[in-house]
Amino acid sequence: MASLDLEEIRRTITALDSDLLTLLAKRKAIALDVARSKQANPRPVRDQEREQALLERLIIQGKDLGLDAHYITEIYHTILEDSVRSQQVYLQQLVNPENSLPQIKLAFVAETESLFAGIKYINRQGKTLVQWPCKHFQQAIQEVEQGCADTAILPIENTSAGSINEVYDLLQHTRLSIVGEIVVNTEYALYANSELPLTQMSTLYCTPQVAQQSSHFIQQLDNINIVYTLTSAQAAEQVKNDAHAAVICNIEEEFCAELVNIKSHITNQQENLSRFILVARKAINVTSQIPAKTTLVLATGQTAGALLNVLSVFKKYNLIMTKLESRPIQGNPWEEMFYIDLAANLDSPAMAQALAEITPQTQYLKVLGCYPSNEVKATQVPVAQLAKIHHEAELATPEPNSEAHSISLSQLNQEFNLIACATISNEDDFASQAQQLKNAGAQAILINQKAIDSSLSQQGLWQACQQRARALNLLLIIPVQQLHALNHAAKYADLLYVPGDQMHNSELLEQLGRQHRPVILVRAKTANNDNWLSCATTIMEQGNQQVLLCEHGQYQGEHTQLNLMQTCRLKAHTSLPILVHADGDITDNEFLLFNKDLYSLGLNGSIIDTKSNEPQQLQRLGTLSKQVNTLKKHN
Ligand SMILES: O=C(O)C(=O)C[C@]1(C(=O)O)C=C[C@@H](O)C=C1
Repeated sequence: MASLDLEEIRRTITALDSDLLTLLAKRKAIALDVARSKQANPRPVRDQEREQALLERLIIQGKDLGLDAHYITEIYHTILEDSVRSQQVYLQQLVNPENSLPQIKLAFVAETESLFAGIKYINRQGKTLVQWPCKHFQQAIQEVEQGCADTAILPIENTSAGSINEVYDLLQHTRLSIVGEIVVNTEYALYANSELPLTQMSTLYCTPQVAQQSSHFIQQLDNINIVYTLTSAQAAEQVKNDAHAAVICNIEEEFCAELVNIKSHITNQQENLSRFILVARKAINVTSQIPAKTTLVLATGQTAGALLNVLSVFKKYNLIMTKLESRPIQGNPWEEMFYIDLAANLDSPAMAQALAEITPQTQYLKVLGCYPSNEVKATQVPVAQLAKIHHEAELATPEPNSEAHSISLSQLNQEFNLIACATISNEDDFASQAQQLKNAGAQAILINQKAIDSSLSQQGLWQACQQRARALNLLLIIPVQQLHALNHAAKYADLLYVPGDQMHNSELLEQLGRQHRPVILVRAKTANNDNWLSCATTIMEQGNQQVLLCEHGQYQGEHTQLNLMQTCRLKAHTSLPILVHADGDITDNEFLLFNKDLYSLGLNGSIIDTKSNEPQQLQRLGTLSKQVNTLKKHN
């Protein structure tokens, strides 16, 4: 038996950790060789096919070593992001040799969020930061314009507070160019000098920016005197001398360590993201090997369709607009200046052509800058591919007497497209529907179970369905309503389906988080995006990262409706796959329109209810399936 001496075990862990670090450093150095090779034979830094293959291989290898797929994926997302960012910095340095100074004097408004974002940005560049605190945004810009500082960092938008208008207005008049961007996730918490029940709190100190991003929490507080301070440090100072006072501030502030945390997670949005831009005197070049953004500011005349004409030029050249903001033109009431971010390099032929075409259509046009995009989107292994890996691992170790395991599932499709819903009460129901649904184009089948025939146990029925589904190369999805049925359902299902009325069942969600099966989590009809995402987090916090969200509509009076805006906002806030399930209330036309809009945003699949086993229903499924596939191909 291995030694149980804690000190000895810890020494082994310490040695292993240091080996891991050595290996990580070696990997990072080799990533720079990759960058050099890509410099010699130019090709994009990012290769997502390579990343997906790498993740799949590691997941398979990890399985043999007893390591969880989610664990491996999380770790490698971090490693790959670092590898991509290091390569980007290296290649950017080559195209901007004049920016080789080892330190950057950074102007920032003396509130902590800008400084924290600035530190992160400069660290990523591998440079040292010299702080240049300023009183306001205009001063930060002036300090750079006059050459006292090299670069200024300015907040431009936040997921709950929206755009920072003052910064947009200043951009109109400055000679500086945007040279970079960074997005940071800021978490705020409530602190006091000692334990303080919320009911005994009388004064709350914080900066106006923090208050704006935590407004939902603050609104719930009764009889509180709110005092705004210029900085969070000043707010914390006040709290030290007042036993009934509290402060809301960024959890990364050093002074938090001396205070008592009263309440965490109090921002309006679960992911409280702020985007900052960096401005400098000289515009930079961006290598074509990395994703770039270009920001324009323009004014069109007040004629019908003027903005639309400009936007249609972007569409013509396939230029993706990531942001559109409008601000009044100073001195010209009710006329607007438009700020547009495009996911494109200023030097690309498409941008050059688009700029040439919009110039005559605008009264004013200025390029504010072209800079590397902050985003390094994590490569996901498609859920169906994970299910395949899982099955193949099962095939390698067959259970005795389990015929299902002798069936190969290697033909499985890589991505979900269409899931059909079969209404069954026995195996024969399933067998006949599964074949027809498969013929109609379904890739997966969701059991909608009526009372089952007494000849079979619940488990027996699921097992039979599993065998039938595998024979047809269909994924099997089993709904889970009750906690006690979960383990059996997980044994036979390829995916588990949590109906909307169970979305808030936290005990069930926690158990699902400990399963190794992908979970389709349906939106409860009364739930908003935040409620829904927090339930998905409950599952993921337990380790299971394979969560798919399924839009099933929301109550609108007595009826259920699909809400396109809500789903679009959700898509912008989560990288989880999103499916849409047509509810009984929703017509096929509504469903198709919804799918059409969402496929362009990257919808991951659709579930269609067949309602019954009638031939005309199956025919309907076939038609819908073809229409959905056509929509998907065209986007
Ligand atoms: O193999 C490459 O092309 C690399 O750039 C290396 C690497 C990695 O770190 O493994 C990093 C980025 C690519 O997207 C794929 C893989």
